[in-house]
Amino acid sequence: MRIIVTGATGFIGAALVARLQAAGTIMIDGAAMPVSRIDIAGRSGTPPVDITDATAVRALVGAGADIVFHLAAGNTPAGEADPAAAAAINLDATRHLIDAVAASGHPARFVFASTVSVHGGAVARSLATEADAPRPATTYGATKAAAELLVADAGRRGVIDARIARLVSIIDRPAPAAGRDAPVSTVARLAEVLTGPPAGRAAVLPVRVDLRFAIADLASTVDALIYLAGLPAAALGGDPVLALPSTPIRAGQLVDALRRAAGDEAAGLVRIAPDPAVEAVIGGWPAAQDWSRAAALGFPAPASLDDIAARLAGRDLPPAMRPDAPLIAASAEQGIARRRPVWAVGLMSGTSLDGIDAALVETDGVDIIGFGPTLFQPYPEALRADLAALLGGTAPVIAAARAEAALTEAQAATVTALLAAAPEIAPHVRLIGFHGQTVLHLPDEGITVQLGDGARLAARAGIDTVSDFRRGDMARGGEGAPLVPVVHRAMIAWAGIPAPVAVLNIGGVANLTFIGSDGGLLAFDCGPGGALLDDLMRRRTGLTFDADGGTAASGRVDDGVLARLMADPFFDRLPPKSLDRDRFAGALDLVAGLSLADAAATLAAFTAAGVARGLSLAMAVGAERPSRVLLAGGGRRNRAIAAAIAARSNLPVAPVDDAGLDGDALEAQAFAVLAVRAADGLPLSYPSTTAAAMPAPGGALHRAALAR
Ligand SMILES: Nc1ncnc2c1ncn2[C@@H]1O[C@H](COP(=O)(O)OP(=O)(O)OP(=O)(O)O)[C@@H](O)[C@H]1O
Ligand SMILES: CC(=O)N[C@H]1[C@@H]2OC[C@@H](O2)[C@@H](O)[C@@H]1O[C@H](C)C(=O)O
Repeated sequence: MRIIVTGATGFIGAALVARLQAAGTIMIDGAAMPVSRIDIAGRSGTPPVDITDATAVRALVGAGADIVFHLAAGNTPAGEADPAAAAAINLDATRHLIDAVAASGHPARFVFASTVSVHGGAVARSLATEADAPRPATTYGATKAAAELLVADAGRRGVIDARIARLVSIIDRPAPAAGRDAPVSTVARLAEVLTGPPAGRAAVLPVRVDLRFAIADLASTVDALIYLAGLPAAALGGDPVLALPSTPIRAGQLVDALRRAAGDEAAGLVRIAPDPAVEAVIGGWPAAQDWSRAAALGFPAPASLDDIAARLAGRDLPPAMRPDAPLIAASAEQGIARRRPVWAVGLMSGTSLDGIDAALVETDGVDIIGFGPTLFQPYPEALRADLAALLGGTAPVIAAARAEAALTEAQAATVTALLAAAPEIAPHVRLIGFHGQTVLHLPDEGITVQLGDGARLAARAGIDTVSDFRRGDMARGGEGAPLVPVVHRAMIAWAGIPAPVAVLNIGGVANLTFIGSDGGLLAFDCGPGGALLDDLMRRRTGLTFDADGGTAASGRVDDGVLARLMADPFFDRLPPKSLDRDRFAGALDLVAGLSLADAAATLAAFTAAGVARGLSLAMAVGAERPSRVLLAGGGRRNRAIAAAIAARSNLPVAPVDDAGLDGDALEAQAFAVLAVRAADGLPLSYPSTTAAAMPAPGGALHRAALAR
């Protein structure tokens, strides 16, 4: 294999050449091929080759090569200072290379190192996908975007075999050499936070701590470029643009990682002094790049920020001290002092307002020992209507108080009925987990309201009762939801389902839980569940729901309406995040002009599109690709929704019931476990499940009787 590398004396290029030389072979279409010759072009090579000069490039390419890695480029500050020079190196040199390869008559694999900063505009600060139109906010990004078009077009013409890699900020770069002529890159200024202090140098973090951007490490990026060169052309399916694997972080995590890797003293050497110019550049980039396509093609995840920081600090952290990947904390439960398992009742009345699910579970709060009987009791219609009238929060307090009393009495009756049906378990029940009815959920304001009088239920049932589960999390900056994910993990373990796996609950709202192979969790609400469809059916037919999705399955999806619904900024927000039941209530107006069947089909597709988006967001923030998605909640019975999810998600999808769990009672069972956790002071939520600042306790315990 003859390989040409431009930018070979630069930061990435030098590492790439060293890697190719050390390996001596390169995998091409699955076979190891010898690297017989590497020709390099770079500013300081011997001899230096100026690739902005067409003649020099033609001499370099000569009779042709098997692979061209085109890495030479200016950086962002250089582009702002001298746009003409940026165009010469980023654009003209690319054109010369394409022309020279075309002239050689041998369509080399042409790996072009592009950048996430081709994005900007609407996707600045949110998640960018390969499908988003480039809207660069810098000359560097603009010249790279233009070069991408030239490379792709040459690929289309067949004169090169085009492969375009979008790279992010490679954070493990050494400090720039003193006295160098080019402006210091924006990323090098960020990297100094990790490299300076361990060596005793003071460093400045030039941006605010909550600014988000994506990072990767040098080794994984070099490996990714080599892997991309070796993929069969067909693997890219005619679209040469690929977002490389990356990890989205907040700038402050650089300092956190430094502290864990090098200690408080090193972290004390960092001064946070936001520089508007640097903030403007990074703030114009997307906060994250969707690399699910790369993941599906087998590209591995980059090193975690903690591993990078530890390596730069000159030591590797012992496994026990290693916090998990930046966002997805393992939320481990080793070392927890177990209590004796108890039987608990869980009560869930979800956002769909259909009624009360009750379940018996034997658990120590960490593991599930076994499941007992379950029971569903629909709300009486009058109570349902009273609760529905409270949604939105504008009804008088007296109405809320009366509804709360009524729903508590109804749930007490459900407990009585459940225990009557399980006489052998009833005497052993120690606790009730009483979720109550969510009537308002405003995470941005730190407000969530679950109606349910725990004191009254404890007194009625004669069993200690935990209620008010969500405010402990919100008090610690969390979204207040979802809370079930930690129990999803226990259920998966109980059922012997191998991780990585995802659980999708389709209730009134839909929420996703990702359980990694190390037990790490990522969870969030991903969009509407069945509540919109229920509301549509009530409005138009008087029926309470679309049984088995029959109406939705008979209609046609209005793609225009669906696109407008999916344009909601919620779908670009990175997880964790949560939703109010009526967050997308405007959808009912948007489908008002459609026939009942088409409106139902479009709302079912909306639920599925939210799930698909959630799956790609999760991959983008580093969740492992689940081996399958297990469906829970009443909405799994809607076959229009289930089929659309299977069609859009590219993953095997199955009801949790197939894996031995109970998709109807699952949330009620979860609140039995959460009650035991609450009573024992175990966390209900984690930074990676609700964005709480720390693993958070929650729940209020109401005693049934005085302590003896
Ligand atoms: N047979 C069915 N066919 C279609 N949809 C169904 C069926 N049974 C239930 N659903 C839908 O499932 C949803 C309710 O599911 P579930 O009871 O799990 O939600 P919830 O617990 O009330 O809500 P959440 O999980 O958001 O708190 C409703 O939208 C309902 O219409
Ligand atoms: C505020 C609220 O009640 N949220 C519910 C709702 O319904 C589904 C989804 O949105 C989930 O986030 C949550 O419920 C489940 C039980 C949870 O907390 O895990």
